[in-house]
Parts: sequence; C-alpha cells; structure tokens
Amino acid sequence: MSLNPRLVKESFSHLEPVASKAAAYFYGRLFAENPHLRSMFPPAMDIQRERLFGALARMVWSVDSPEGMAGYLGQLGRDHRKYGVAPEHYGAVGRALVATVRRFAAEVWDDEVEAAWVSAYGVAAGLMLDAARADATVTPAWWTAEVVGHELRHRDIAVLTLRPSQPFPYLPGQHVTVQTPRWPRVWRTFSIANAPREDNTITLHVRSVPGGWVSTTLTRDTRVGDTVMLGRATGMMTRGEEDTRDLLCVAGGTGLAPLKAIVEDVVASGRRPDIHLLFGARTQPELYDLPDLMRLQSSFPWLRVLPVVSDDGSFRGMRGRLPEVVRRFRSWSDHDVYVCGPSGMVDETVRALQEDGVPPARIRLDAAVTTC
Ligand SMILES: NC(=O)C1=CN([C@@H]2O[C@H](COP(=O)(O)OP(=O)(O)OC[C@H]3O[C@@H](n4cnc5c(N)ncnc54)[C@H](O)[C@@H]3O)[C@@H](O)[C@H]2O)C=CC1
Repeated sequence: MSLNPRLVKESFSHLEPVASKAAAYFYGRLFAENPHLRSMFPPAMDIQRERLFGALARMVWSVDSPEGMAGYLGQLGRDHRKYGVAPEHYGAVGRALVATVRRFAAEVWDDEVEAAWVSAYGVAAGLMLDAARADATVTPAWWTAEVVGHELRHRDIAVLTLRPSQPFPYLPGQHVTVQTPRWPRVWRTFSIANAPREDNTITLHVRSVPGGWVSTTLTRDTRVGDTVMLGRATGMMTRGEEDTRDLLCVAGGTGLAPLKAIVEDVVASGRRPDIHLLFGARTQPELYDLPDLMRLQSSFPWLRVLPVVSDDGSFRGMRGRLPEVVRRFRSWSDHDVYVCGPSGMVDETVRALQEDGVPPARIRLDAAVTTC
C-alpha cells in the first residue's frame, strides 16, 4: 500500500468544515466499538475533540514532509505515554479514524482513498509508537510532584511551587501538563516560570478562569503538601545558543511565566544582553509578580522591567495597551522578541513588531497553550 498524500489531503478537506461533527462521530464510534477505552478519557470531551482535530490536521498537512511528520508525531507519541496509551490502542483508533473519514468524505471515497488513509495512519502510528518506546527507556510517563509553595497573589492568580519526585528535565520557555487528584484524566497546560533550579522545583503562575476545572482547583483548592501529576515538558519557545541579541519580552498577564523563565536563564548564563521586559495587566493588583521582577532587576542592571496597566486610570506608572506601548517605546528591529499572553494581545503585538521591521524569525511565540 502506498502513501498518497494528495488523496489524504483532498479527502480530509471534506472534514474541515464539519470538524466538530466529525470529531464527535469519531469518539462515538471509538467508544461504541471499544467501551473499555472510555475510562481513559476525561468526563467532558470538548477540549479533547478540538485537540484531536488539531492533531489530525497537522498530521495530514505534513503527510508529504517526512521530517515535519516525524517531529510532530514523535512528540505526540511521547506525550501520549501519560494517558496510558498502549500499542493495541492504535489499531482501534485507526479503525475509528478511517470510518470517520469514509463517512464525511463519502463523495470522494473509494478503495484508493481508503488505502491512502490506512497507509498514512500506519506511518503515523509507527512514528508515535517508536518515539514512545524510545522515550520509555529514559523518562517516566509522568511525574508526581508535591506542592511546596502556594501564594494567592491576587483574587484569581496563584503562584505555585512544585517539587517533582524525580529529576524533571525542561528548557526555559517550555510548558508542562498538570493533572490534579480532583479531576482525574483532565490535563491542562501551564508554562514553567523559572529557569532550572538545583532543588528540581518548578514554579507555575495560574489564573483561575471561569469554568476552568484545573485552574480553579490549583488556585483556590490546593494547599502545600498536596500532590499533582505532571506530564513531560514541551514547547518550542526556547532560546538557542546562537541567540545573542538584546531582548524584548512582552508579557500579558500570566503570559509572564515562560518569559520570566527565559529572563532568569539569561541572567544565570552570565551573558549580558540588554533586556526589556514589558509586563502588562489590566489593573495594578494584577501585576502579581512585580516585587519579584523588581528584585531580579536590582540584581541584573541590564534588565529593565516596565509594568504597564491598561484599564486602570489611577495607575501612576505607564498606562496603555501592550501593542501600543511596544509601538511608541522605540524600535525593536535589532532585538530578539518573545511575546506571550492573551491571543488578541499576542496577534496585535506581532503586527506592531513586524511593522517596526522585526523579522518574523526573531519573534518567538508559544503555540496553543490552553490554561483552564
Ligand atoms: N505559554 C503560553 O502561551 C501561555 C499563555 N498564557 C495565556 O496568557 C493569557 C493571560 O491571561 P490574563 O492573565 O487573564 O491576561 P489579561 O486578560 O488580564 O490581560 C493581560 C494584558 O494583556 C492585555 N490584553 C488583553 N487582551 C488584549 C487584546 N485583545 N489586545 C491587546 N492587549 C490585550 C491587557 O491590556 C493586559 O495588559 C491567557 O490567555 C493564557 O492562556 C499564559 C501563560 C502561558
């Protein structure tokens, strides 16, 4: 059976306009044929459905680029270890997937298209399984971690320090998935807010969002001494050895977390680039980490921390929306720039930077972190 990227892509385009229906059908079919698999998934499947489609779309669009496919699916395979996924589950998923595409791409479906999907899924599953097997020889599927610090810095924002029970490797700028005992099988992603420490602890900045099971539990119902589970750290918003330019970090709200980790890492490296850290919040009390940032600034004179408040006329410091402050402050065209925060803020800030002449390759963002 040959891999035929064109047939896979053409047939998949019939699913895209009906993505949520197709995802619901896929899981319905999977659980009807394999009821024992239902207990591996969280009670509410909405985020799961979105993730499935996002993952499928990435697989399909990289199907003719072996490197892109291997990189992404390898990561996915390693990440799926924490769900308890075993080799036999791949067959069940493959059958439900092919049945789903057959149903929603019925008008173009024939034996050739079916063969193309079976072949593409076989390659994808093989890449995921190989990566998961190799990973199992070097790291656990997940880590337990004790909560050793919990500070409610604002009504809705907590800073948690966790001590994983085994060495927890990560790079500054990466994020981690967290599960709490209150919500089994519900994993949510948070950025790590510190450069690696000798005591192996990590810090997370968590804002409780309305309806957010994990974020609310971590903010309001978690205490020192509690235990959580961590998945492996992932993410591409990291610094390379060759990154030696001055830095601009633009942080909106808890989007500060990964940028603080990067700044701490630069400070610890002994290098001395100028760093501007714009930390934006809607109100002054939401500048939840300012005292810590000011301490960091006083120990590293090349760092300038600039708090910016958007919705509070009584704030006596810099006021405005982050993208506008970025625009009016100075030109950043010779800087490496990291941007993290609400998606609207990130999009607008990126536009401002591009208009200023910062090349896209020097603007670093973190992909799709949903924290709720
Ligand atoms: N690794 C990642 O990608 C991470 C992403 N985040 C994301 O950061 C966000 C933080 O949310 P909050 O703390 O509630 O921030 P927030 O809503 O309180 O806003 C923080 C700052 O961003 C500005 N802002 C918000 N929306 C804007 C828009 N559309 N255009 C221009 N400026 C805007 C505000 O004026 C304020 O200065 C969440 O969406 C979270 O998912 C947080 C941590 C890590």
